[in-house]
Amino acid sequence: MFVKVCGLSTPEAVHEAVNAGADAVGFVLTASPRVVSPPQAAALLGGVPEGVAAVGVFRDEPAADAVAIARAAGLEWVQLHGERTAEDVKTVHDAGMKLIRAVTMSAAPEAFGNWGEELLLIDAAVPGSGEAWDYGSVAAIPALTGRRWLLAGGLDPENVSQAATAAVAWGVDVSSGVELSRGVKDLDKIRAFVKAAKA
Ligand SMILES: O=C(O)c1ccccc1NCC(=O)[C@H](O)[C@H](O)COP(=O)(O)O
Repeated sequence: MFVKVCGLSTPEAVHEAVNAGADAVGFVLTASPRVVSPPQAAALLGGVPEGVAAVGVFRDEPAADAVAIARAAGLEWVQLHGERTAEDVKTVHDAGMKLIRAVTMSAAPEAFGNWGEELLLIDAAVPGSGEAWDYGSVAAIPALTGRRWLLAGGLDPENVSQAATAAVAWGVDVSSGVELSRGVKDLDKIRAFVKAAKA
């Protein structure tokens, strides 16, 4: 199971996620209680070994702006929330970067199709809200069969196993469920989440 831990803002949290075995870490570069600046993201990137994807997370910004900001931070991946088009996928790829395209669980059926992104992420209505949803509702979407996609929204160390099974997810993504309070990561929960997901 591919595991991404998102909304990291301290070297300690990055270290914990990487040491626990996370496959990807996310730095929020858009308005959020978890926001980091591009220089902060660049500094945190120093704790991310090769082989672990470091992702810049954006919502609603034009893809070209997201790419420029992520590049300034030294990141190779962007995660784009908000209404997106096939042109956005091209913009990211033309810049030589990789894309996680985020959609909500109630998006139109076309949104679940393969637009050429490296990973699709299916999230709650409000990203980073910690809101759980009916994970099993996406299990039977034909477009997801055989795809690399991440389940997100309201996951935590206790529910991740059941949620991933219900959704038939390829991977999982977490932020709120590994926090002590909004924006403050709990190192024990990060460890427990990755362990539970990988089990
Ligand atoms: O974390 C945020 O505040 C945020 C703001 C704007 C766009 C995306 C954001 N986060 C994305 C994520 O952290 C994850 O992809 C996912 O939404 C995590 O959800 P949750 O575990 O429910 O916090």
